[in-house]
Amino acid sequence: HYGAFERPNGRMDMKVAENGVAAMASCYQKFDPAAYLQYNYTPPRADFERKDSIVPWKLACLHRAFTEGDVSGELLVDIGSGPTLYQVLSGCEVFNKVLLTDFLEVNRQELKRWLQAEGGSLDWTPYLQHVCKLEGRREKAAKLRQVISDILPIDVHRPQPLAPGALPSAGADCLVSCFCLESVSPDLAAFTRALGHIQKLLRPNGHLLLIGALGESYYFGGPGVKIPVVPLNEAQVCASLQQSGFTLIRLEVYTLPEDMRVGVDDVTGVFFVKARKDYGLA
Ligand SMILES: Nc1ncnc2c1ncn2[C@@H]1O[C@@H](CSCCNC[C@@H]2Cc3ccc([N+](=O)[O-])cc3CN2)[C@@H](O)[C@H]1O
Repeated sequence: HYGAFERPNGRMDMKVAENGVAAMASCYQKFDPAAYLQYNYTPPRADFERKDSIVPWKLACLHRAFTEGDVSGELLVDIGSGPTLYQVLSGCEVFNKVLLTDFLEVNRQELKRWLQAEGGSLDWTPYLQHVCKLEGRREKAAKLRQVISDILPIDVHRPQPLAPGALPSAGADCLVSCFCLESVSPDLAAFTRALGHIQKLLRPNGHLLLIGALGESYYFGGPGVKIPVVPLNEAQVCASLQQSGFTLIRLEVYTLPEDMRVGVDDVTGVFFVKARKDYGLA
């Protein structure tokens, strides 16, 4: 009789899972933040003059989610920030403290350079101006630099993705995560496990704002740096959220027009999820 983890296939499953995650980590050693920003955060995907451009759609989803009255608290944590800041442009007006996180030092450095007003690979001004217009504000950079209190290493495949003590014992009041989980998980099971790991970073009844790719099987993280992605559909996203202790509040989907398919990935759509950590469940 084997115990729970002595079964050969049980050990085999865990071994395969670890190998898949390790293989993914080695892909990321070649990630090139500047190239990645060029591929995804410049026109046409980031064209503020176009109603159907992807970035304005994402910013509108985040603006609505942060300002419709149910999201509040002290601490907002961005999971897998990459080299981008757009995820927290609306949230920085709602929370006193924002933590950015990423797996790679090169991305954390890219974010630090912007925070210390040392420039960076991309000019975020059009993004700040766009969100200021949505909010009827005139200024955002100073607020952003004031509330972003740290940029921490993270690994969503660990049961404890952040270093001990990184969060208050009650957890974060809100999590945001954009295009991270599906592009760091070798398969759907790993994606669901990672969702479960970040769910534990959240206080009960806290919110998760999750943006991700639908139907994506790879993307380029730099010239010739092809990174595998677990292709997801809406039903899988909803099932994974439910399995990892979230209650879905809203799901919105954007389908890429032809001219947004620029060869840097095979994304067919983008999902936006607003969810809540299940009421009082363990
Ligand atoms: N184990 C880990 N834990 C946490 N973060 C990790 C881990 N491993 C890597 N990371 C970290 O996660 C990564 C986040 S960037 C992942 C890129 N996601 C796919 C890309 C993005 C994108 C953007 C925009 C649009 N669009 O249509 O507009 C489409 C797409 C689809 N392609 C990267 O920062 C890495 O450093």
